[in-house]
Amino acid sequence: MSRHSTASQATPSQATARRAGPLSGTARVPGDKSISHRSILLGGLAAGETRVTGLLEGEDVMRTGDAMRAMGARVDKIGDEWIVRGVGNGCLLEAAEPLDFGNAGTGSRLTMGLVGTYHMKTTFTGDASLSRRPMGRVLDPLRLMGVQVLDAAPGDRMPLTLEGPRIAAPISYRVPMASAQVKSAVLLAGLNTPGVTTVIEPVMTRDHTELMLKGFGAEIEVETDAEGVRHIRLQGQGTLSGRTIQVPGDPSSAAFPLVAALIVPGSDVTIENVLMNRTRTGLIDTLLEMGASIELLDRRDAGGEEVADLRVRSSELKGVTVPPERAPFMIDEYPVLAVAACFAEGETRMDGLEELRVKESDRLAAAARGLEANGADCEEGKDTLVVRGRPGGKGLGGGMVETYLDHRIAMSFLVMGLAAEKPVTIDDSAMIATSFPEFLDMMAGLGAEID
Ligand SMILES: O=C(O)C1=C[C@@H](OP(=O)(O)O)[C@@H](O)[C@H](O)C1
Ligand SMILES: C=C(OP(=O)(O)O)C(=O)O
Repeated sequence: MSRHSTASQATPSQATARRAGPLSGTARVPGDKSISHRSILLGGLAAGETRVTGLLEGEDVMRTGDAMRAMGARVDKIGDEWIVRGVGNGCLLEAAEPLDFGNAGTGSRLTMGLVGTYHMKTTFTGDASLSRRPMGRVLDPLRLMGVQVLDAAPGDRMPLTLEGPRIAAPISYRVPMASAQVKSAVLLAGLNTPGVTTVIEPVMTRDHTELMLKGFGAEIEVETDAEGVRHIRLQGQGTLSGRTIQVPGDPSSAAFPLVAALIVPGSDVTIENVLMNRTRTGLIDTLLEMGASIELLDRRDAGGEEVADLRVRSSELKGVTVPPERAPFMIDEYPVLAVAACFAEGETRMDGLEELRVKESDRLAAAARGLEANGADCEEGKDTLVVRGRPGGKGLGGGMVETYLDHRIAMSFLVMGLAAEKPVTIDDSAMIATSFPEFLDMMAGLGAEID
């Protein structure tokens, strides 16, 4: 793992997707991004060796590896395995240089939690997209634990420096927005804090941090009360021990070949080994409601998480209303769902999308602009998106999409171009490497025409 330049600093490379024949074949998507970041972070902290197979080798995760190495962990690829030799809980070293997280919200926010309660200074930087994203959501609970924030850009943005207290104070923190990153940052901060750190989560979000902390031997318990609110309690300063991790395929990456197979007529594609954790399957649930042909084959356990192979055949989709409470279970999949909705009969309404505005781009605006540029009928509200579809893709395409340094906007609109009447061009495909470096090759292997 070596230091590298950010995809956002590379020369923008346009890409165009166009209609060709049906998509067919079997594919594997890279490892889950959320689990990959956490494998490196917890493996780098735990005592002993963590062996990881299936790690996502996207830029975001490589940045997390660089950060953990800068704080004393060893992170090496040997054959197909990543070997992480951790420092032991409580023993991270002060990084000599700023930690550059590139485009990665998850890597930077979780690392702020992990190091915030250490009595040392750590500086966080990122690319233009990451430097626009709000960090106050993580800094606020860290301040309550005694962490000082030095030199933050206006609005609690990066670049910023954290200085931890001599001894951090445990807190009980109710997460004010549905965010697994905020929940995780507080829990990771609790690892180097005496006593019990509690996170109260009114709306459940992806639970990989809780599951993995348990797997590494942390004392953590989760209780769901009568109102459905989750109370997560972590005993600080315990021992974490290295373990073996198999990272399942990322459902947020599988979303792209999946939607492509649904909207390109005659397609029949199988995507193997996709994570089926119920906090991640909102897109599949929604597409099934729209009439999609998706078979979940060979559901099985893979190292503590359920996986399945998805057989997807092109389908006549119908518009649906996606309820706001589903948003945390498919938060990164709305742009590609909006593309699927363009090919469905009738109207698709998506509610509760406020969090889309603070991703790598304002995804609600970016998706709406891209759809409009390609002849789709859509309406953007404060936290809603309505799309009226055109079965068969008639009149769709022909536009240039601005991607705003956002990998998911880039991949979503390339998928649109595979089924639209006219080709779709994106202004920059470089950011795809942050989460799915194999995307263009994998889609070509299924028969897609993207150049
Ligand atoms: O915890 C995680 O691994 C993630 C949480 C989500 O972000 P938020 O916590 O901001 O919703 C998601 O969008 C991101 O891609 C990964
Ligand atoms: C929101 C995303 O990532 P992050 O917050 O880690 O940048 C994403 O991958 O869609």
